[in-house]
Formats: sequence, C-alpha cells, structure tokens
Amino acid sequence: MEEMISVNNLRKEFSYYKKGAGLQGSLNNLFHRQMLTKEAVKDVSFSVEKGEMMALLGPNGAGKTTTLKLLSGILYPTSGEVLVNGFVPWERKNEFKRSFAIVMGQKNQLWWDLPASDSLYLNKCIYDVDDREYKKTVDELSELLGVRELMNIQVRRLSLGERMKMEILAALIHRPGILFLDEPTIGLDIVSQQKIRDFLHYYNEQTKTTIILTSHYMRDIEALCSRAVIINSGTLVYDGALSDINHRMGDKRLLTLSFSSPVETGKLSIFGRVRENKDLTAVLEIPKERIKETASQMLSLFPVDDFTVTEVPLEESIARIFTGEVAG
Ligand SMILES: Nc1ncnc2c1ncn2[C@@H]1O[C@H](COP(=O)(O)OP(=O)(O)OP(=O)(O)O)[C@@H](O)[C@H]1O
Repeated sequence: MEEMISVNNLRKEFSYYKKGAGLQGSLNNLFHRQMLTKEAVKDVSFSVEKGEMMALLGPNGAGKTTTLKLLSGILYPTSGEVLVNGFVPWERKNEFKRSFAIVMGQKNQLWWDLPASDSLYLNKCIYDVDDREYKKTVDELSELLGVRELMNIQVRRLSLGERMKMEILAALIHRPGILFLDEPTIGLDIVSQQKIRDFLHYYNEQTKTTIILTSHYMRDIEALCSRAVIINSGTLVYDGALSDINHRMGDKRLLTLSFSSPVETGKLSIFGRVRENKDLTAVLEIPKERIKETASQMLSLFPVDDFTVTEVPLEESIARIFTGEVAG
C-alpha cells in the first residue's frame, strides 16, 4: 500500500491577545495586552493510504479543522512533520497545490454573484486544465451530482444543498488526488446529504482519490469510512477501524423488551444495566455473548410481549470515546 499522507508529532499553538469586554476593554488593551496561547493540536500522528477514505472525528473545538488546515498548507505548524503526496504542505509548492483540494461546508469558495459555471471556469484557468478534460469533468460530475441544469444560475440563488454540490464540483475540476472535506453535509436536508454521500462513495471507488472527511453526521461516516481517527482537545484518542469502536466499548447489545404488565427495575438489573424502564418498555445493556441466554431467561420469568436486539449506536460509542470514558 502506498502512503499518501503522513503526520508525525504535529502541534499547533495559536497565540492571541485577551480582550476585556466593551469599550473599556478595548482601551485597556491599547496599554496592557495579555498574550494567551491555545494548543489546538497536540502531538498528533497518523497516516493515510492512497485511495483511503478516512474519518477525522472529534467534538467541537477538538482541532479537526486546524489539522485539515495544516495538511492543506493554510496554516504553519508549531512543530512536527507532515507529508502530503510527498510534499510539505506549508511550503506551498505549485505541484502540491495541484494535488489536493479542500471543501469546507461552512465556507463559500464560489463567486457569490456569478453563475457556478464562471467559478468552475476560473478554476480551470488557475489549474491550467485543458479544454477537453475540463468539459469531460464538468459533464460527468455535474450529471452525477444532479446539478447540470443549474450551471448558469447565480450562486446566491442556489439552495444550500445545490451550492454544496457545486462547491464539490469546483474543487474537483483539476482532479486532485487528495480531497479534504470539512463538514460537507452540514445543515443539508436528508436527501441532499444522501446525494452527496452517494457521490463521494462512487467518486472514491472510481478514482481512488484519498479523502479525509470530518462530519458530525454519523450516517456520513458509517456510509463512507472504514477507518476513523478521533481527536479530543487536540490529542489523538483513537485510530482504527470503525467496526472496532463498538468492540472497544465492550461489545454490548441493547435488549428492548415490551411487557404486558410492569416489571420492577430491580428485577431487571440482575441481567444488565437498565437504561430505561417505563410505559411497559425496558431497555437493557447486555454483553454480546450473554444475549441469547439472557433473552430466554427473561422470556420465561417476565410477561414479555415482544423483544428486539440492537447494537449500541456508533454515535454513542464515539461520544464515550470523546469524553474519555473509554481509552481509544
Ligand atoms: N486562529 C485561532 N486563534 C486562537 N484559537 C484558535 C484559532 N483557530 C482555532 N482556535 C482554537 O483551536 C481549537 C480547535 O479549533 P478547530 O476549529 O480546529 O476545532 P474543530 O475540531 O474543527 O471544531 P468544530 O467541530 O467546532 O468545527 C478551538 O478551541 C478553537 O477555539
């Protein structure tokens, strides 16, 4: 396997001045400025193989965007080493700029007052894409994203979902081998989210583009990424398969029971942690290997009408890793 991105002991500290509230605070600031530092990324190391689609996860303020900005060469690190496609990003060599693209769901990179086609054409010129390649890319990707008919509409008139699809299309005009996606589906409705998800899945499979994705929507992550790097307060807390996350949480299952008459929580808790017990429905956490025997014991002891077994939602397991409840 070919390594496309390597990150070693990456650190980024921001220095900023503390400012008091209001006008008095601004005036005081003119005379005494208190310098503060924020360590947004602390000693993070990971690598990404060519063609991999990796999730970068973490709660708000964990350092995900800062990490992506460092990998894109937008920010200069305090210390550490990064190689992206063999380049040191913050040296910003032209060849490096041609090899990647970054899409930020919260930032607009298209010209607001012009039709998207003009922004696409501008990118063609910036990246010196030849006419035939340009036409082929726009035709193919606009069809896949379902935005072919919207090319000549002013960007400001597009819906959020349509705009996001155009942002992705614009980022791919020069066919970068590496794509950083920072919350590409934020604020979108379910249908647009699904469309972007399907596109990214197809595009990654077809082109073997290396993708790092951050998203707060676990459905994006589950559908697209087999591996996750999780950071919390700038520190790496997990690097591994998405499928191992539940395993690390002790491989629990959720047993949901419907009763025909109430059962006391005390009686249920003998079998596992009772998460809920009201309105004739109880939810228990049971170790995976004990699920069969527990279910059959409960069926014989209690007035059970129905029961279902489900996995602990990935979102919940990840949240527990975020809070440090379980070591990564
Ligand atoms: N220019 C800056 N100056 C000072 N602090 C900053 C700066 N940029 C980011 N930070 C701080 O660094 C930390 C990490 O921010 P970052 O934007 O990387 O987090 P994130 O994981 O992307 O969060 P979110 O999920 O909310 O987008 C935050 O505490 C943030 O306030």
